Amino acid sequence: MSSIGIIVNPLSGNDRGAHIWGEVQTYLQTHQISYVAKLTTKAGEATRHAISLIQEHHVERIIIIGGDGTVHETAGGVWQLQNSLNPHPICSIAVIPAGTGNDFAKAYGIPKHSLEALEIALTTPSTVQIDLLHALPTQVAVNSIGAGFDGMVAKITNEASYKKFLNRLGLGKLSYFISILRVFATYQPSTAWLKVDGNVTELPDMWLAAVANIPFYGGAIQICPTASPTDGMADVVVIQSKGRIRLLPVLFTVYQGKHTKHPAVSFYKGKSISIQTEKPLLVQADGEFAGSTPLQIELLPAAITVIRAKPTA
Ligand SMILES: Nc1ncnc2c1ncn2[C@@H]1O[C@H](COP(=O)(O)OP(=O)(O)OP(=O)(O)O)[C@@H](O)[C@H]1O
Repeated sequence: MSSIGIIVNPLSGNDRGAHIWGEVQTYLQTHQISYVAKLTTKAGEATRHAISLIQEHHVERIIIIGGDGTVHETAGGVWQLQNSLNPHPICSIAVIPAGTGNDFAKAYGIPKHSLEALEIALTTPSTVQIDLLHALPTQVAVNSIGAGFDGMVAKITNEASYKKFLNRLGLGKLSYFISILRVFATYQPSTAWLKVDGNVTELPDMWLAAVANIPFYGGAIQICPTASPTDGMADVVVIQSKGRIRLLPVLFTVYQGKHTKHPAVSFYKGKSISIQTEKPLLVQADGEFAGSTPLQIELLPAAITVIRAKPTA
């Protein structure tokens, strides 16, 4: 088996990461599987851990125990090295989901049960090279980057005390739903200009513009049902509405991905996307706060390798 690095965010999912790490450690020691593990102690550290695991410990796979934020940071480190002047051998990533939303794990068929997820990470039933969303100048995202409503939802959820409380009850995904209702009550839409592969569209009354690499975010919200991390294209979903009340039906259908025919919703596909707005809007990248607009995103095709469950079809 290739050499194994492990990155653990012990605080993910309100300390679920630490609990799962205990189980994983016991399993690895019992089965005499060697590894190098690094635990995060602050935001941003998973990127540095990934770089160190590859450069200094020459690992060929990194198993992430954490949520989408930790996957985001780790993928950033792996991508940086693969794009450096002296590129390193391919290092694949696998996840044992320990966060709130765990959209990345869901996209690649990884089960919630930590030892089942570990088995996939160790045995590699299948791998896939996935596209990345490169938000210039330095960020890469694995799942999605969004501006406006969802930027605000990500910020409020990550700061909310109910996220911790609901995580403790195993109801973490509900925290995104509560935040959506909170932001819905106060959000003020604005005009934006979306450029997709050179074509500019003016978007009055824009609530949300999300660039998606996988179909869902926030745990269960099927924001962009046609998005695929292997098609070499980024999908963009835009929601516009003059009034709050008219937006309600969209919010109610978006969980099932049934909002796609609603006149307030439009979709685009492309490789180079920019979003300009009349006033700076909050931006989320893989559910973490990532600054504000303007945004310039380039699609990086087949940029990193992910260990996934055996595809069913
Ligand atoms: N020890 C730490 N202390 C504080 N923040 C940390 C620490 N380790 C990691 N982080 C930050 O926490 C963020 C969120 O982590 P992560 O996504 O793993 O868990 P989560 O927020 O519970 O899950 P989700 O993203 O699915 O909601 C990461 O982006 C990272 O920057």
